[in-house]
Amino acid sequence: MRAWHGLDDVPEDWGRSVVTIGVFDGVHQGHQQMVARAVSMAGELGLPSVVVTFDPHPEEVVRPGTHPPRLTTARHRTELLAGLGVDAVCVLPFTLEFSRMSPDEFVQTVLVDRLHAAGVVVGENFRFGHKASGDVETLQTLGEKYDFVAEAVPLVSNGDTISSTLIRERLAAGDMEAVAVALGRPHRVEGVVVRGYQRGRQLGFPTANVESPEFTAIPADGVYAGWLQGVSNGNLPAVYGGHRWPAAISVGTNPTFEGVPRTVEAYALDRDDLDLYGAHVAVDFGRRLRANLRFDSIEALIAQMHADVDEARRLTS
Ligand SMILES: Cc1cc2nc3c(=O)[nH]c(=O)nc-3n(C[C@H](O)[C@H](O)[C@H](O)COP(=O)(O)O)c2cc1C
Ligand SMILES: Nc1ncnc2c1ncn2[C@@H]1O[C@H](COP(=O)(O)OP(=O)(O)O)[C@@H](O)[C@H]1O
Repeated sequence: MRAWHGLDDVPEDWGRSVVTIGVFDGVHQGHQQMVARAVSMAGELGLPSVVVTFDPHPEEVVRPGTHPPRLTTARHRTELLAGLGVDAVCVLPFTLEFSRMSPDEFVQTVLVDRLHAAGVVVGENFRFGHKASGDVETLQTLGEKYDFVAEAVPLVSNGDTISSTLIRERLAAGDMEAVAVALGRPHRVEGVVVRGYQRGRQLGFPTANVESPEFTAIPADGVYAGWLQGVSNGNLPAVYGGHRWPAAISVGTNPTFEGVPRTVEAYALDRDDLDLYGAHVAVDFGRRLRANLRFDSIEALIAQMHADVDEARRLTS
Protein backbone atom coordinates (compact mmCIF):
# COMPACT_ATOMS: atom_id res chain seq x y z
CA MET A 1 0.00 0.00 0.00
CA ARG A 2 1.33 3.43 -0.91
CA ALA A 3 0.65 6.52 1.23
CA TRP A 4 0.93 9.86 -0.58
CA HIS A 5 0.78 13.32 0.96
CA GLY A 6 -0.18 15.75 -1.78
CA LEU A 7 -0.34 15.24 -5.52
CA ASP A 8 3.42 15.69 -5.88
CA ASP A 9 3.91 12.32 -4.16
CA VAL A 10 2.11 10.51 -7.00
CA PRO A 11 4.86 8.89 -9.12
CA GLU A 12 5.44 10.46 -12.55
CA ASP A 13 4.84 7.13 -14.27
CA TRP A 14 1.58 6.34 -12.43
CA GLY A 15 -0.79 4.82 -15.01
CA ARG A 16 -4.57 4.67 -15.13
CA SER A 17 -6.44 3.93 -11.90
CA VAL A 18 -9.83 3.75 -10.19
CA VAL A 19 -10.32 6.53 -7.67
CA THR A 20 -12.73 7.04 -4.79
CA ILE A 21 -12.98 10.44 -3.11
CA GLY A 22 -14.24 11.56 0.27
CA VAL A 23 -13.41 12.88 3.73
CA PHE A 24 -13.97 9.36 5.11
CA ASP A 25 -13.96 10.53 8.73
CA GLY A 26 -14.63 7.40 10.78
CA VAL A 27 -14.26 5.03 7.79
CA HIS A 28 -17.77 3.82 8.70
CA GLN A 29 -19.82 1.06 7.04
CA GLY A 30 -20.99 3.44 4.29
CA HIS A 31 -17.40 4.46 3.52
CA GLN A 32 -16.31 0.81 3.63
CA GLN A 33 -18.89 -0.17 1.01
CA MET A 34 -17.84 2.71 -1.23
CA VAL A 35 -14.18 1.73 -1.04
CA ALA A 36 -15.13 -1.93 -1.63
CA ARG A 37 -16.91 -0.88 -4.84
CA ALA A 38 -13.82 1.06 -5.99
CA VAL A 39 -11.64 -1.99 -5.28
CA SER A 40 -14.01 -4.29 -7.20
CA MET A 41 -14.21 -1.88 -10.16
CA ALA A 42 -10.39 -1.70 -10.17
CA GLY A 43 -10.34 -5.53 -10.25
CA GLU A 44 -12.77 -5.59 -13.19
CA LEU A 45 -10.61 -3.10 -15.11
CA GLY A 46 -7.28 -4.63 -14.05
CA LEU A 47 -6.15 -1.30 -12.57
CA PRO A 48 -4.93 -0.14 -9.15
CA SER A 49 -7.34 1.57 -6.74
CA VAL A 50 -6.67 4.91 -5.05
CA VAL A 51 -8.49 6.63 -2.17
CA VAL A 52 -8.31 10.43 -2.29
CA THR A 53 -9.03 12.12 1.02
CA PHE A 54 -8.40 15.48 2.67
CA ASP A 55 -6.67 16.92 5.70
CA PRO A 56 -7.64 19.12 7.48
CA HIS A 57 -11.40 18.61 7.36
CA PRO A 58 -12.74 20.76 4.45
CA GLU A 59 -15.50 22.27 6.63
CA GLU A 60 -12.92 23.70 9.03
CA VAL A 61 -11.06 25.39 6.17
CA VAL A 62 -14.15 26.80 4.47
CA ARG A 63 -15.88 27.85 7.72
CA PRO A 64 -13.22 28.13 10.48
CA GLY A 65 -14.49 27.38 13.97
CA THR A 66 -17.02 24.83 12.71
CA HIS A 67 -14.80 21.76 12.84
CA PRO A 68 -16.98 18.73 13.60
CA PRO A 69 -15.46 16.41 16.22
CA ARG A 70 -13.17 13.98 14.42
CA LEU A 71 -14.05 10.30 14.54
CA THR A 72 -10.58 9.18 13.42
CA THR A 73 -7.10 10.71 13.48
CA ALA A 74 -5.42 11.08 10.08
CA ARG A 75 -3.12 8.20 11.09
CA HIS A 76 -5.95 5.84 12.03
CA ARG A 77 -8.02 6.78 8.98
CA THR A 78 -5.13 5.89 6.63
CA GLU A 79 -4.58 2.61 8.53
CA LEU A 80 -8.27 1.69 8.21
CA LEU A 81 -8.42 2.61 4.51
CA ALA A 82 -5.27 0.59 3.84
CA GLY A 83 -6.96 -2.37 5.54
CA LEU A 84 -9.75 -2.26 2.92
CA GLY A 85 -7.42 -3.47 0.21
CA VAL A 86 -6.74 -0.26 -1.74
CA ASP A 87 -3.41 0.18 -3.50
CA ALA A 88 -2.84 3.80 -2.47
CA VAL A 89 -4.17 6.44 -0.09
CA CYS A 90 -3.59 10.01 -1.25
CA VAL A 91 -4.13 12.68 1.44
CA LEU A 92 -4.57 16.13 -0.11
CA PRO A 93 -3.81 19.16 2.09
CA PHE A 94 -7.11 21.05 1.99
CA THR A 95 -6.54 24.81 1.66
CA LEU A 96 -8.76 27.81 0.82
CA GLU A 97 -7.06 27.99 -2.57
CA PHE A 98 -7.89 24.33 -3.15
CA SER A 99 -11.52 24.93 -2.12
CA ARG A 100 -11.87 27.63 -4.80
CA MET A 101 -11.25 25.23 -7.71
CA SER A 102 -14.23 24.81 -10.01
CA PRO A 103 -15.54 21.24 -10.45
CA ASP A 104 -13.80 21.10 -13.86
CA GLU A 105 -10.48 22.33 -12.44
CA PHE A 106 -10.68 19.81 -9.55
CA VAL A 107 -11.39 16.93 -11.89
CA GLN A 108 -8.63 17.93 -14.27
CA THR A 109 -5.97 18.66 -11.62
CA VAL A 110 -6.59 15.72 -9.30
CA LEU A 111 -8.37 12.98 -11.20
CA VAL A 112 -7.15 13.37 -14.76
CA ASP A 113 -3.66 14.94 -14.78
CA ARG A 114 -2.21 13.08 -11.78
CA LEU A 115 -4.25 9.93 -11.17
CA HIS A 116 -5.33 9.24 -14.78
CA ALA A 117 -8.72 8.08 -13.54
CA ALA A 118 -10.50 5.45 -15.63
CA GLY A 119 -13.22 5.06 -13.00
CA VAL A 120 -14.39 7.28 -10.14
CA VAL A 121 -16.57 6.04 -7.28
CA VAL A 122 -18.37 8.47 -4.94
CA GLY A 123 -21.32 8.49 -2.55
CA GLU A 124 -24.66 9.51 -4.06
CA ASN A 125 -24.64 12.76 -2.04
CA PHE A 126 -21.08 13.70 -3.12
CA ARG A 127 -20.48 17.45 -3.66
CA PHE A 128 -17.26 18.99 -4.90
CA GLY A 129 -15.61 22.12 -6.27
CA HIS A 130 -16.09 25.78 -5.31
CA LYS A 131 -19.11 26.28 -2.99
CA ALA A 132 -19.90 22.54 -3.42
CA SER A 133 -21.25 23.40 -6.87
CA GLY A 134 -20.48 19.98 -8.40
CA ASP A 135 -22.54 16.84 -7.79
CA VAL A 136 -22.75 13.31 -9.20
CA GLU A 137 -24.30 14.55 -12.45
CA THR A 138 -21.51 17.12 -12.88
CA LEU A 139 -18.96 14.38 -12.30
CA GLN A 140 -20.62 12.13 -14.89
CA THR A 141 -20.65 14.94 -17.48
CA LEU A 142 -16.96 15.63 -16.79
CA GLY A 143 -16.34 11.88 -17.10
CA GLU A 144 -17.60 12.02 -20.68
CA LYS A 145 -15.30 14.98 -21.37
CA TYR A 146 -12.20 13.40 -19.77
CA ASP A 147 -12.86 9.72 -20.48
CA PHE A 148 -13.70 8.10 -17.15
CA VAL A 149 -16.81 6.39 -15.76
CA ALA A 150 -18.30 7.95 -12.65
CA GLU A 151 -20.36 5.71 -10.39
CA ALA A 152 -22.44 6.81 -7.40
CA VAL A 153 -22.85 4.31 -4.55
CA PRO A 154 -26.19 4.49 -2.65
CA LEU A 155 -25.96 5.51 1.01
CA VAL A 156 -25.95 2.59 3.43
CA SER A 157 -28.78 2.36 5.93
CA ASN A 158 -29.55 0.25 8.98
CA GLY A 159 -32.81 2.03 9.74
CA ASP A 160 -31.15 5.47 9.74
CA THR A 161 -28.67 6.33 6.99
CA ILE A 162 -25.18 5.70 8.34
CA SER A 163 -23.33 9.01 8.43
CA SER A 164 -20.51 10.65 10.37
CA THR A 165 -23.09 13.11 11.77
CA LEU A 166 -25.28 10.29 13.11
CA ILE A 167 -22.25 8.62 14.70
CA ARG A 168 -21.24 11.90 16.40
CA GLU A 169 -24.77 12.20 17.84
CA ARG A 170 -24.70 8.64 19.21
CA LEU A 171 -21.22 9.27 20.70
CA ALA A 172 -22.50 12.36 22.48
CA ALA A 173 -25.28 10.18 23.95
CA GLY A 174 -22.81 7.45 25.03
CA ASP A 175 -24.63 4.89 22.86
CA MET A 176 -21.53 2.87 22.01
CA GLU A 177 -23.47 -0.14 20.69
CA ALA A 178 -25.04 2.01 17.94
CA VAL A 179 -21.66 3.60 17.23
CA ALA A 180 -19.96 0.20 16.92
CA VAL A 181 -22.66 -1.04 14.52
CA ALA A 182 -22.24 2.02 12.28
CA LEU A 183 -18.44 1.88 12.36
CA GLY A 184 -18.14 -1.90 12.16
CA ARG A 185 -15.72 -1.74 15.12
CA PRO A 186 -15.52 0.03 18.51
CA HIS A 187 -14.94 3.80 18.56
CA ARG A 188 -11.31 4.74 19.25
CA VAL A 189 -9.70 7.74 20.93
CA GLU A 190 -5.95 8.04 20.35
CA GLY A 191 -3.36 10.19 22.04
CA VAL A 192 -0.28 10.45 24.20
CA VAL A 193 -0.21 9.30 27.83
CA VAL A 194 0.42 12.29 30.08
CA ARG A 195 0.88 12.69 33.84
CA GLY A 196 -2.24 13.22 35.92
CA TYR A 197 -2.55 13.89 39.66
CA GLN A 198 -0.77 10.63 40.62
CA ARG A 199 -3.93 9.56 42.46
CA GLY A 200 -4.79 6.46 40.46
CA ARG A 201 -2.13 4.30 42.09
CA GLN A 202 -3.29 5.34 45.58
CA LEU A 203 -6.87 4.37 44.69
CA GLY A 204 -5.59 0.97 43.52
CA PHE A 205 -6.31 1.67 39.86
CA PRO A 206 -3.50 3.43 37.95
CA THR A 207 -5.00 5.06 34.86
CA ALA A 208 -3.27 6.13 31.66
CA ASN A 209 -4.46 9.72 31.04
CA VAL A 210 -4.76 10.12 27.28
CA GLU A 211 -4.25 13.55 25.75
CA SER A 212 -5.96 13.44 22.35
CA PRO A 213 -5.61 15.94 19.46
CA GLU A 214 -7.90 18.98 19.23
CA PHE A 215 -11.35 18.18 17.76
CA THR A 216 -11.26 14.49 18.83
CA ALA A 217 -14.76 12.99 19.12
CA ILE A 218 -14.93 11.92 22.77
CA PRO A 219 -17.94 9.91 24.00
CA ALA A 220 -20.30 11.28 26.67
CA ASP A 221 -18.86 11.59 30.19
CA GLY A 222 -19.12 8.31 32.03
CA VAL A 223 -17.48 4.98 32.84
CA TYR A 224 -17.02 2.43 30.07
CA ALA A 225 -15.73 -1.08 29.47
CA GLY A 226 -13.19 -1.25 26.63
CA TRP A 227 -9.59 -1.81 25.63
CA LEU A 228 -6.25 -0.01 25.87
CA GLN A 229 -3.36 -0.64 23.50
CA GLY A 230 -0.17 0.96 22.22
CA VAL A 231 -0.12 2.09 18.59
CA SER A 232 2.88 2.98 16.46
CA ASN A 233 3.19 6.58 15.46
CA GLY A 234 5.58 7.67 12.74
CA ASN A 235 8.75 5.68 13.25
CA LEU A 236 8.02 4.87 16.88
CA PRO A 237 7.01 1.24 17.48
CA ALA A 238 3.90 0.51 19.55
CA VAL A 239 4.55 0.31 23.30
CA TYR A 240 4.44 -3.31 24.70
CA GLY A 241 4.38 -4.55 21.08
CA GLY A 242 0.85 -3.19 20.62
CA HIS A 243 -0.58 -5.54 23.26
CA ARG A 244 -4.32 -4.98 23.75
CA TRP A 245 -5.48 -4.96 27.38
CA PRO A 246 -9.12 -5.15 28.48
CA ALA A 247 -9.74 -1.91 30.38
CA ALA A 248 -12.09 0.19 32.48
CA ILE A 249 -12.33 3.72 31.09
CA SER A 250 -13.37 6.96 32.73
CA VAL A 251 -14.36 10.09 30.78
CA GLY A 252 -15.13 13.25 32.69
CA THR A 253 -14.06 15.84 35.19
CA ASN A 254 -13.73 13.43 38.16
CA PRO A 255 -16.27 15.36 40.27
CA THR A 256 -15.21 13.55 43.46
CA PHE A 257 -12.07 15.72 43.29
CA GLU A 258 -11.95 19.48 42.79
CA GLY A 259 -10.98 21.34 39.64
CA VAL A 260 -10.02 18.57 37.21
CA PRO A 261 -10.26 19.33 33.47
CA ARG A 262 -12.14 16.76 31.34
CA THR A 263 -9.97 13.66 30.88
CA VAL A 264 -10.05 10.29 29.15
CA GLU A 265 -8.28 7.71 31.31
CA ALA A 266 -7.98 3.96 31.08
CA TYR A 267 -7.04 1.32 33.66
CA ALA A 268 -5.67 -1.88 32.08
CA LEU A 269 -7.42 -4.59 34.10
CA ASP A 270 -5.36 -6.47 36.70
CA ARG A 271 -2.07 -4.70 35.86
CA ASP A 272 -0.16 -2.26 38.05
CA ASP A 273 3.27 -2.56 36.48
CA LEU A 274 2.90 -0.74 33.15
CA ASP A 275 4.95 2.31 32.16
CA LEU A 276 2.97 4.20 29.54
CA TYR A 277 4.06 7.82 30.04
CA GLY A 278 4.82 9.44 26.68
CA ALA A 279 3.51 6.45 24.72
CA HIS A 280 1.03 6.78 21.85
CA VAL A 281 -2.01 4.70 22.79
CA ALA A 282 -5.52 3.92 21.60
CA VAL A 283 -8.58 3.55 23.81
CA ASP A 284 -11.42 1.50 22.25
CA PHE A 285 -14.83 2.06 23.80
CA GLY A 286 -17.18 -0.79 24.67
CA ARG A 287 -20.41 -0.37 26.59
CA ARG A 288 -21.09 2.67 28.82
CA LEU A 289 -21.61 1.43 32.37
CA ARG A 290 -22.73 4.56 34.22
CA ALA A 291 -22.33 8.33 34.69
CA ASN A 292 -19.18 9.88 36.19
CA LEU A 293 -20.42 10.69 39.71
CA ARG A 294 -19.44 12.77 42.73
CA PHE A 295 -18.86 10.41 45.66
CA ASP A 296 -19.03 11.55 49.31
CA SER A 297 -15.90 9.59 50.23
CA ILE A 298 -12.86 8.11 48.51
CA GLU A 299 -13.85 4.71 49.98
CA ALA A 300 -17.22 4.88 48.21
CA LEU A 301 -15.49 5.76 44.90
CA ILE A 302 -13.04 2.85 45.32
CA ALA A 303 -15.88 0.40 46.06
CA GLN A 304 -17.71 1.53 42.94
CA MET A 305 -14.49 1.26 40.87
CA HIS A 306 -14.14 -2.39 41.98
CA ALA A 307 -17.68 -3.04 40.72
CA ASP A 308 -16.89 -1.23 37.43
CA VAL A 309 -13.75 -3.30 36.93
CA ASP A 310 -15.68 -6.55 37.53
CA GLU A 311 -18.30 -5.46 35.00
CA ALA A 312 -15.62 -4.40 32.47
CA ARG A 313 -13.88 -7.78 32.88
CA ARG A 314 -17.16 -9.59 32.24
CA LEU A 315 -17.89 -7.52 29.11
CA THR A 316 -14.42 -7.82 27.56
CA SER A 317 -13.62 -11.47 28.19
C1 LIG B 1 -13.36 2.60 36.33
C2 LIG B 1 -13.22 4.02 36.79
C3 LIG B 1 -14.33 4.71 37.27
C4 LIG B 1 -14.23 6.02 37.71
N1 LIG B 1 -15.34 6.66 38.17
C5 LIG B 1 -15.23 7.91 38.69
C6 LIG B 1 -16.37 8.60 39.22
O1 LIG B 1 -17.51 8.13 39.17
N2 LIG B 1 -16.19 9.80 39.79
C7 LIG B 1 -14.96 10.40 39.84
O2 LIG B 1 -14.85 11.49 40.39
N3 LIG B 1 -13.87 9.81 39.28
C8 LIG B 1 -13.98 8.59 38.72
N4 LIG B 1 -12.88 7.96 38.16
C9 LIG B 1 -11.65 8.73 37.99
C10 LIG B 1 -10.74 8.68 39.18
O3 LIG B 1 -11.13 9.71 40.05
C11 LIG B 1 -9.34 8.94 38.65
O4 LIG B 1 -8.96 7.85 37.88
C12 LIG B 1 -8.37 9.17 39.77
O5 LIG B 1 -8.65 10.40 40.38
C13 LIG B 1 -6.94 9.17 39.23
O6 LIG B 1 -6.63 10.33 38.54
P1 LIG B 1 -5.17 10.60 37.99
O7 LIG B 1 -4.96 9.66 36.82
O8 LIG B 1 -5.18 12.04 37.54
O9 LIG B 1 -4.20 10.34 39.08
C14 LIG B 1 -12.97 6.67 37.68
C15 LIG B 1 -11.85 6.00 37.15
C16 LIG B 1 -11.97 4.69 36.71
C17 LIG B 1 -10.75 3.99 36.16
N1 LIG C 1 -2.89 -1.12 34.70
C1 LIG C 1 -2.49 0.09 34.29
N2 LIG C 1 -3.28 0.82 33.46
C2 LIG C 1 -2.89 2.04 33.06
N3 LIG C 1 -1.73 2.62 33.43
C3 LIG C 1 -0.90 1.94 34.24
C4 LIG C 1 -1.24 0.65 34.71
N4 LIG C 1 -0.25 0.21 35.52
C5 LIG C 1 0.68 1.18 35.56
N5 LIG C 1 0.33 2.23 34.80
C6 LIG C 1 1.15 3.44 34.68
O1 LIG C 1 0.75 4.33 35.72
C7 LIG C 1 0.30 5.58 35.23
C8 LIG C 1 -0.95 6.03 35.95
O2 LIG C 1 -0.78 6.08 37.33
P1 LIG C 1 -1.56 7.18 38.16
O3 LIG C 1 -1.24 7.01 39.59
O4 LIG C 1 -3.01 7.16 37.75
O5 LIG C 1 -0.83 8.48 37.69
P2 LIG C 1 -1.31 9.71 36.77
O6 LIG C 1 -2.05 10.58 37.69
O7 LIG C 1 -0.03 10.34 36.27
O8 LIG C 1 -2.16 9.15 35.68
C9 LIG C 1 0.02 5.37 33.75
O9 LIG C 1 0.27 6.53 32.97
C10 LIG C 1 0.97 4.23 33.38
O10 LIG C 1 2.23 4.75 32.98
